[in-house]
Amino acid sequence: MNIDIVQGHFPPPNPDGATVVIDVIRAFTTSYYAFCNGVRTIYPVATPEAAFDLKADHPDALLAGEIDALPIAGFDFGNSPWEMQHADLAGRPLILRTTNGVIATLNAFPCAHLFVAGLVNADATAEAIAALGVDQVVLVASHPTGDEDLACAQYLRGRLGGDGISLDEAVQRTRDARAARKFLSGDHPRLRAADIELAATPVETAFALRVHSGDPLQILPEPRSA
Ligand SMILES: O=C(O)[C@H](CS(=O)(=O)O)OP(=O)(O)O
Ligand SMILES: [Mg+2]
Repeated sequence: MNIDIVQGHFPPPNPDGATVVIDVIRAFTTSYYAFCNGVRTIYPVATPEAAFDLKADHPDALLAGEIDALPIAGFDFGNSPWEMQHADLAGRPLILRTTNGVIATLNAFPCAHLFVAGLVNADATAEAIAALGVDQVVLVASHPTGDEDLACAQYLRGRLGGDGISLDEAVQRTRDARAARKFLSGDHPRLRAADIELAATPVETAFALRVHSGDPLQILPEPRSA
C-alpha cells in the first residue's frame, strides 16, 4: 500500500484509492460526537449561505459550524464536540460548516473511498481503510499549517503499515497545537478547553465516518467490520 500525506484544502485526485480528510480540532471530533448523540446524517457545506439554503430543503436540520472558530449568527451550535454532547440531537440531520475539515472534504472527490477522521476515531478509520484492500491511500491533514492534523495523519500511516508515531505523541501534539491555545486560554465562553480534551482523547469503541457522494454530500457512520 502506498500512503501519501498532504496538508491543506485541496486533496489530490485518488480515483482508485482511499482518501481520509483529517480534522482533529475540531470538525470531525464534532462530527463523531454528533453521531454519538443521535444525529442522523451530516451535510458538509462551504458557507453559511449554503447552510441556510440547504435547511430550506431539510427544515428539521440543525446548523453547526464556525468562522474564525466562533459560532455563526443564526446557527444552532458552534463547531463544538462539547456542544454536541450536551444537546438533544436525536434523529436530526446536521448541516456543518467549518474552515478546514469541511472545505477539504468538499474538495476531496474524485476518489474511490472517502473518510473523515479525528484522533477520536483514528483506529476505527485505519481498520476501515485496511479492510478495503486498496493500493493507494491519501491522508489529508486539513489544517494547512497546524500540527494536530499532521500528527494524526502520521499516527494513521503507522497504523496502516507505514512510518508512524505513537498515539501518545499524537495526543500530546494535539494538546500543544497552536489551534488549541485559544480554547485552553479560557478567553471566550464558546471556545472551551473541553473541546480540546475531547479532540485529544481516542475512543476505543469509536466508529469510522464515511463520506457518501451526491448532492449534497453526506457523512455517515461506517459499521465496524467484525
Ligand atoms: O473551529 C475550529 O476548530 C477550526 C478553526 S481553527 O483552526 O480553530 O481556527 O475549524 P476546523 O475546520 O474544525 O479546523
Ligand atoms: Mg481543524
